Amino acid sequence: MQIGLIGEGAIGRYVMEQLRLRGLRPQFILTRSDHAPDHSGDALTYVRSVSDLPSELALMVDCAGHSALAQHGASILERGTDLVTLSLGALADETLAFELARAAERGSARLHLASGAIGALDCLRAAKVGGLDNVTYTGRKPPKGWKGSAAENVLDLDSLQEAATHFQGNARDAAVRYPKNANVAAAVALAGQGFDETRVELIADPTIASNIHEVHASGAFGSFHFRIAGQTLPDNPRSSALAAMSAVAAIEREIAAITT
Ligand SMILES: NC(=O)C1=CN([C@@H]2O[C@H](COP(=O)(O)OP(=O)(O)OC[C@H]3O[C@@H](n4cnc5c(N)ncnc54)[C@H](O)[C@@H]3O)[C@@H](O)[C@H]2O)C=CC1
Ligand SMILES: O=C([O-])CC(=O)C(=O)O
Repeated sequence: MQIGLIGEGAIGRYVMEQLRLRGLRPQFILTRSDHAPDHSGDALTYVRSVSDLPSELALMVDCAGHSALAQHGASILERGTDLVTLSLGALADETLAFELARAAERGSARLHLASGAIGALDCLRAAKVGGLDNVTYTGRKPPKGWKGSAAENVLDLDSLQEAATHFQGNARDAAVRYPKNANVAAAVALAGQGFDETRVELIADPTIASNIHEVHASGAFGSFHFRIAGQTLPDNPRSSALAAMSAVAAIEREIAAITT
């Protein structure tokens, strides 16, 4: 299968390596126009616009963030190429979500939302059928995991001695204000009660060493609590390794004859 990636940051590099180990090396990387490839001698082709992608490309994988999905998503789908994305928070923008859905319809392609750094989304999706009463998501990261985010407007991350909440609100506001940190909030919202009903709390905690994500949900099905303590990627303390793993799992799912 012809696979292309968008972005070669911490997640993109992890995905590339895992695909190489599986004999599924991506053939193309869509980079920012100001970005010089740093794999000199590498056989990959670097392309700078969707129109440069070969027509036989079957799957693109967005590992680059909200702006990349907004910039390239609709044209990829409209040309008939399926797209896996980790930039779920971008869908909090209703206009973008509508444009992506319309492009997918026009191109007979699909936008697949990778599960990212969280689990239990299957449970939420099923529970939604019977009706959900309450869904809350709490995201807790060490202070360095919030560097470069809106948390810095509220907290002095370098001198934090105890856990401190820097956001409380709904998943839509969280996703818009924290594009690199609240894609999990968006994943929970999209699987369950939606962006406006899902309650979110984001916490910087100097006493932890992993990214801890928790979901509490209740409804006609009963109730559940899910908690994960995710290791971060070595070259980005914001991003959980599981998020990168979930992109590879989504690609494997695209290829498999039988999917779980
Ligand atoms: N769904 C989830 O659970 C998670 C989602 N993410 C999302 O994944 C994104 C990437 O994460 P990392 O790899 O850790 O970040 P990173 O900062 O290490 O890498 C991002 C890469 O994307 C490139 N890029 C940015 N905009 C681009 C564009 N328009 N076109 C092409 N390339 C572009 C950058 O140059 C950089 O190389 C995050 O910004 C976040 O939105 C991250 C963690 C979890
Ligand atoms: O990787 C994580 O732990 C979560 C994250 O950054 C996001 O939700 O965008």
